[in-house]
Amino acid sequence: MTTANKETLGFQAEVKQLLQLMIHSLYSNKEIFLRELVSNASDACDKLRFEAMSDPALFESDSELKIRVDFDKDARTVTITDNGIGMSRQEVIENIGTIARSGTRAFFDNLTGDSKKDANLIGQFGVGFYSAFIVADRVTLTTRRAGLSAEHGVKWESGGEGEFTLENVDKATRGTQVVLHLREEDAEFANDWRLKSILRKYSDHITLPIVMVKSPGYDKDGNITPAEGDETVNQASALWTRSKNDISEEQYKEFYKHVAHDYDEPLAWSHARVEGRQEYTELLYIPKRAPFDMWDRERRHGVKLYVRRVFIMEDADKLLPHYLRFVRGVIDSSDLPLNVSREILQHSKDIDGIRAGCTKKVLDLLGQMAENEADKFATFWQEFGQVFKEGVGEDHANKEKIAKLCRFASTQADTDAQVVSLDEYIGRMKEGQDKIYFITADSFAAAKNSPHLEVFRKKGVEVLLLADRVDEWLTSNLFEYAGKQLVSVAKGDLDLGKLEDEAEKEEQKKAADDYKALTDKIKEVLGERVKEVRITHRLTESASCIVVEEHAMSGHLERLLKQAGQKVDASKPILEINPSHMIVQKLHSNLDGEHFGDWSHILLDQAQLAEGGQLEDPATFVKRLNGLMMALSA
Ligand SMILES: Nc1ncnc2c1ncn2[C@@H]1O[C@H](COP(=O)(O)OP(=O)(O)OP(=O)(O)O)[C@@H](O)[C@H]1O
Repeated sequence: MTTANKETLGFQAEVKQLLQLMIHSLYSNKEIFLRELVSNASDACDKLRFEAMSDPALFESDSELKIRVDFDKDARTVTITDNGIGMSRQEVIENIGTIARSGTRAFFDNLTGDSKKDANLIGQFGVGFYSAFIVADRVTLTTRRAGLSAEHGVKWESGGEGEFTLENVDKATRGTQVVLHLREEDAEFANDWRLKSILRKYSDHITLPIVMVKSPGYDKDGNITPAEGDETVNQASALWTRSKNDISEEQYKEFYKHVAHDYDEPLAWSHARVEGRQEYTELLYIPKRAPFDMWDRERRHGVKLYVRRVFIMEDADKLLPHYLRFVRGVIDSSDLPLNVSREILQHSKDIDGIRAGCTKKVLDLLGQMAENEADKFATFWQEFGQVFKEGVGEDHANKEKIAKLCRFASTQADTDAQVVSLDEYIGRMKEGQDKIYFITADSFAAAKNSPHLEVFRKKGVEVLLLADRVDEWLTSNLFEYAGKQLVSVAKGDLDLGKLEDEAEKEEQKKAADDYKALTDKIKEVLGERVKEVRITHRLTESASCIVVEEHAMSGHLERLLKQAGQKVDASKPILEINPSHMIVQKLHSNLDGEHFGDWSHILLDQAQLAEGGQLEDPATFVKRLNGLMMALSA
């Protein structure tokens, strides 16, 4: 064996931290190291099979992909070997020793220092290769990339402390071998029965055979008789191809952990074989928790595509719409060609059909959950509601279905818990109410305390309180639900329809006439700052509020776009003033008062502040306010 190029490299600081955390927080569930390493081996074989489709030479006359697990009680080692894709020296450096994955930052940012909570986080994060160090104080990984010659083998070794060594070695067979030198207290894992039972528990669904030396038997006198040859420990059949009745809950859950790279159990799943124009099997899961990289454009995991049980690719974008990007699982098509590429996927009618079918399955699954398992649905909404809401704008074909599943906060409970469905809202509508009212704002507090709600509160009409960023997108795409119009309480002429009686309408008309001189004068003072000044019927307590025209951009959306650096052609606001408010009455009775101008500006400024906006000229506002206070106290 030639060795050369031996070098010692340091782990990335974050890896060191991760290793420390893992070793100290996962001691109660040490056996998962085997699941993680077998899972990596299986992924490596999948990758090889895929690459070999366009380059069969990669198989090097050994196309029977499998994983081997061996142990040596005396040497206290456990060895996991695969004949998958392997790694080049550069790949070893990139993959093992650094953490390249997105979401890592978020993981470290989320650490609390409380080891219990952090252990939980590690779980969500997925422990991967480094879990080897839970039971081993030294790990030796030898690997060779398929397609490279024997002398391109690489040996990586580390005690998991702070460094690892790398050297070139000869490796006749392609693939990866990981030798775990067990800690003394973890010697129990170098045991036939123990390893097999862990493999059956966690890795039964792995589609490749996991091979171990046959267990010894006993003769009729009870003496141990050594067995010869190997045996396959797992069932090695693609779980999703089995009939539902043959799969236990446990197996479904374990399979989820494998495909989703999650440590937690799934929230729900849908498993079906679809026949008809397209034939495929889907096994799709809703996770319990949002992955760290849900908002990351470069997130790595999604739904896995198989063609007749051969792994093709993991793709987050083509198999399901973007707003369902949290779904994990597999889709196995019977129709697609094996050599399907990303480019083909892009324009494939088959894929379109599969995508539509799977979307429907997921929405049905969520629908059932909403109906029958309220707690689970609440968990789902908490974790994925914001992403899911994108669907209203993204998936027109299913808009109504998606909207039905959406949950919102409302003035009914007046808390920020998003629990009200549109159906529930409609069920509670007041007599004479024919619209669904909502308000969007920058924060829940701004929505809840908005002056625009005053008349609704007075009349006991429920208003949805929308303060997620995505809500503007949602409401600009959902104009109607179940035949009821969705209306912003901060836009247009407020038409309360039958919620107002004739007397009230008369009164408003009269107030508008009575106060015309006042509104005209304020408009004259404010000039270009406003489009119009008028008498309100939204307010009962506040002096003023701002509204925009029916189809104009809301103040909130305008601020969001500005924050995002976009140039916004803002429309001028309409100032509405409340004729029953003292300030307004005072101004009305003294149109030529000395401070009329200041009061007018302040009515506009405070309305802007109340809806969460920022003043263009806050210093002048403060100056005016102080001036008025001085005048009042004089
Ligand atoms: N047996 C193996 N053969 C080839 N490459 C491997 C093997 N084990 C690990 N790797 C490489 O090392 C990378 C890091 O592995 P690790 O288990 O830490 O994370 P992961 O499997 O990518 O993610 P996760 O564990 O969250 O699912 C893998 O993505 C893969 O590229």
